[in-house]
Amino acid sequence: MSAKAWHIGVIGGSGLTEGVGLDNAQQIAVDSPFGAPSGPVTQGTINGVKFTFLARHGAGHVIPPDAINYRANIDVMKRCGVTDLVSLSAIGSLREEFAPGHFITVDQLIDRTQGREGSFFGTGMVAHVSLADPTCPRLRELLALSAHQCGAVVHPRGCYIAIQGPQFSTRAESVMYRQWGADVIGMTAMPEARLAREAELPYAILGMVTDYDAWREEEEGVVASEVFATMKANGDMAKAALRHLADLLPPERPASPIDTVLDHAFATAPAKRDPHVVAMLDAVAGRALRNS
Ligand SMILES: CSC[C@H]1O[C@H](OP(=O)(O)O)[C@H](O)[C@@H]1O
Ligand SMILES: Nc1ncnc2[nH]cnc12
Repeated sequence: MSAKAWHIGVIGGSGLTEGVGLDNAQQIAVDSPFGAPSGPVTQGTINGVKFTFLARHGAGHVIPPDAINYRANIDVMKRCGVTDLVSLSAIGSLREEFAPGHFITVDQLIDRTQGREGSFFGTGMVAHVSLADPTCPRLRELLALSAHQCGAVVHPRGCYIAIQGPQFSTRAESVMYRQWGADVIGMTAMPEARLAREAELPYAILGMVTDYDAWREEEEGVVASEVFATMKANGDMAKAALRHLADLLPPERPASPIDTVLDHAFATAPAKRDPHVVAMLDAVAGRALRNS
């Protein structure tokens, strides 16, 4: 496959609903067959690199984690021509060494969410992609380097457990998640990461530690207003890391194995595919469907 230009999608989480400061920014409403995304996207450039931004919880943070239309959000990113997707997320820490104010580029995920639409595929068009490594190492390393060079304390790896929310965890859950091997906790990376993989989008999470969750007995539980205050204090660093990412990208984007994961994923025989389902997959899977 020949190299193409980078187009970085950014899904901004808590405390980052107002964008990341793109040059020549333009707001565009993009429709999706999967329903309404969290809002219009903002497109612009940084250092000549194209960026598309979407506020995960909508303008003014009106959509809770369990009501986000993750499918529409990822579909819209794909429809815009995004090649690589960055999630900016507020996260709780399950480890002493990941202190509030620190950043982490997550590599692994555990899914404890329930009842969220977790796949673009289904009856009439079945597909199975590997999620063994749910985040993209190349994008993760670039993001970690970028945040580090901007002066952030960055942990290059960690396992994120996605809980259903909207309540924060009990102390017993928090202790159990530590025993499971989770390092940080949030409410949104799943099914976002699953869907990004199905859409052949390399995905990486730049998490900003906002609190110590509930496992430390000497501390009060999590207070949302404190999470937002920490985010406010660190939001500029996240934006700086994104801007600097544009400087670190090589001029051409080498192909990633994630660009073509659907080539080996389809289970349904071509003659048995439901044309209505296939039509909805035009952006997410059009490339692979045309070749299969
Ligand atoms: C305001 S704290 C809880 C909220 O923050 C995180 O959101 P995001 O991942 O979009 O930054 C967490 O997942 C919860 O949705
Ligand atoms: N402790 C926590 N649990 C879940 N989501 C979070 N987002 C920020 N802090 C969090």
